[in-house]
Amino acid sequence: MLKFSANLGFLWSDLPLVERIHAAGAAGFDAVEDHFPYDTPAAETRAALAETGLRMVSINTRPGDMAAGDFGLASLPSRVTEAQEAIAEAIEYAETIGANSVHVMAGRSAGDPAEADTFLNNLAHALRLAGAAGVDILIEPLNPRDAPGYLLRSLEAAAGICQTLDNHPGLKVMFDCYHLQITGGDLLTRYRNHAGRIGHIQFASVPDRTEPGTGEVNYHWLLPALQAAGYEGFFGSEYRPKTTVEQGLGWLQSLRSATLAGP
Ligand SMILES: O=C(O)C(=O)[C@@H](O)CO
Ligand SMILES: [Mg+2]
Repeated sequence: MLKFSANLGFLWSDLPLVERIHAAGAAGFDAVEDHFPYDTPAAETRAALAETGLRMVSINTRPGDMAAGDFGLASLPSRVTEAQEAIAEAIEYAETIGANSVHVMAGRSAGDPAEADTFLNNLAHALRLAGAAGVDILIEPLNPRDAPGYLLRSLEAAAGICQTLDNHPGLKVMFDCYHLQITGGDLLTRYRNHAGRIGHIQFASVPDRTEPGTGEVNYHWLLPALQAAGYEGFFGSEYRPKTTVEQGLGWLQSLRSATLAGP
């Protein structure tokens, strides 16, 4: 059986976080994940998770000022203090709610050659804090159509960062099938090439980023194949519903029991 996490950054995004967690529980999800939970006190999030029995798989560091174009801070040489505050805040929040991991958002490149080292230094700093808190650090390559200018654009670059940081066991890559299909595809083989580094898998239809079941990726085949290749975690449903979440949730039961042998 496949296990699914509801991405509360996109699902029920009109509701407060506590209500989103309860909605995910009522809809039959196995876990949740969120982008930016910080408007909700961690104690309230923890209580909602306990009430529903759901686990929070991951949260992101604050992205900075998105209205001004920020999408993460960790590679920006002029904003190291702000980036490290965001990292400390995310790790403390994750520890309080028992989340598995924190996605440290790299940010958009302005072409400054110091960005790569800034990202590495901030990740090393995050790994020191996260180790003490029992939380993993995730990095996520994003496609340039959705996230123009984002520093981390490829799975292979993310794997290179892991190598540079001595394959630290607390540093993992977010394998978002949506972004990785747009930037090269060949999803199963690329998963296998980097299997030991993958901390979490997300998915959505491509190219629309809506419910699975349409589009160019056959998740009824791919998700069981990823599981057969060794992935044991939750599959994060990070898509924008076509109408309401509930109307589009037919995929949950059918994908949960998908097997490599087909229906
Ligand atoms: O956009 C995505 O994909 C995400 O997973 C967010 O966490 C932003 O990086
Ligand atoms: Mg993603």
